Amino acid sequence: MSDSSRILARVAETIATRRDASPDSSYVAKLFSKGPDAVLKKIGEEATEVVLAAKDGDAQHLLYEVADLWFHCMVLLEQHGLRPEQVELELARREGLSGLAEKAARPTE
Ligand SMILES: N=c1c2ncn([C@@H]3O[C@H](COP(=O)(O)OP(=O)(O)OP(=O)(O)O)[C@@H](O)[C@H]3O)c2ncn1[C@@H]1O[C@H](COP(=O)(O)O)[C@@H](O)[C@H]1O
Repeated sequence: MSDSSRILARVAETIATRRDASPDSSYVAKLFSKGPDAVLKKIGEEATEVVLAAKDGDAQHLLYEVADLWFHCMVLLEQHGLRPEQVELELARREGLSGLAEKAARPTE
């Protein structure tokens, strides 16, 4: 089995280095060459595929589609100069804070 430690950080580094590669040799470069909306379109497609995989009940298929979605979200982060570690920090900030309590503490609109 390949080393999965810090995999999000390592894939993000690869995405950053591939960004300006030739679209003929790199999926990441090909996606960036299509412009910013292409990444958003892929995220919409991949999110739909996650929903369909969850409905079909095949756990392996669901894992596969979630990996596709996470990967494309990391391409989006790179597009905006952000890193998966920053998402991890946000999750860490929320750790232990009940979503129900957080919602109740929001200022009323
Ligand atoms: N993790 C991934 C990864 N996950 C999914 N994909 C690609 O995402 C695409 C999604 O598949 P779909 O069937 O939804 O779409 P498609 O029809 O193939 O593609 P579109 O033309 O619709 O965009 C496929 O081409 C997958 O191969 C990925 N491509 C690259 N990576 C990582 O990015 C690195 C750099 O890849 P390259 O830029 O290709 O060198 C790789 O070493 C990997 O670590």
